Amino acid sequence: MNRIVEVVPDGTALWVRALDIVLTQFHAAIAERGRFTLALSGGSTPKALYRAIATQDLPWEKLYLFWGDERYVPPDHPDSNQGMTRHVWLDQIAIPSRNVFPMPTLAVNPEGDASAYEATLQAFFAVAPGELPTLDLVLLGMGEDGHTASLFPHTQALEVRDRLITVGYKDGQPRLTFTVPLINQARCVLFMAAGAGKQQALRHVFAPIDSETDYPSRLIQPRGELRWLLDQAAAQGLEGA
Ligand SMILES: O=C1O[C@H](COP(=O)(O)O)[C@@H](O)[C@H](O)[C@H]1O
Repeated sequence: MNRIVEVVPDGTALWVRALDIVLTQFHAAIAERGRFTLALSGGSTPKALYRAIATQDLPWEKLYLFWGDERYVPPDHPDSNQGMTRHVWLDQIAIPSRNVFPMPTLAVNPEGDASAYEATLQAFFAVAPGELPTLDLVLLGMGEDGHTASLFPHTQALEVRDRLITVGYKDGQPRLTFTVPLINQARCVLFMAAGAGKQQALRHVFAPIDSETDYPSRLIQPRGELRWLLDQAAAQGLEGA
């Protein structure tokens, strides 16, 4: 695994650099494969990046969007990762609706919806059950507890190796999430983390030896490139950062 860590001064520099990385990957993927497959993170950190991508003049029909995790709420709920993305990015651009693959969260059956989204990925990437699709870029964030996507500390979702999508639980509430093997199959994984609140978890995630069940972001070791983009506040006290 090839880990690249970049530390930038602040939140603005974070989205500026992230935009640069995403655009580089976008153009490289289109040049090599004719399309760009991107999995999105939610939460607060990527919002400014999504706003910035929306201002770009890009061949949107070549972009295929997935979500790495989703809260189990309708898209118009304030907690919805899809809703946030549509509001700041997708509603501003002319992307064909067939290119956008939100996680289904309208039924009352998270397990069934996880299977349905897995089938969506298998069909899109034309992979058989048991095979792993390769996304060009998976964007991830990290919570203050070290979780990433909806892979929370000490939950069963961390152990799932035979599925693409599973149900992760936060405080007893279900969410849909990419599994560790699916994330690790990506050509590139980009973590963005900002703010002093992330310092402690980052020290554990970057330590040579530590617990993956305490700090699930440690499980992310893609076969492709692993990038961490941190602001100064998050990186404070990190060995070598
Ligand atoms: O709950 C979530 O949290 C993480 C981190 O979010 P942030 O607000 O600290 O940026 C996020 O990556 C994940 O997609 C989201 O569902």
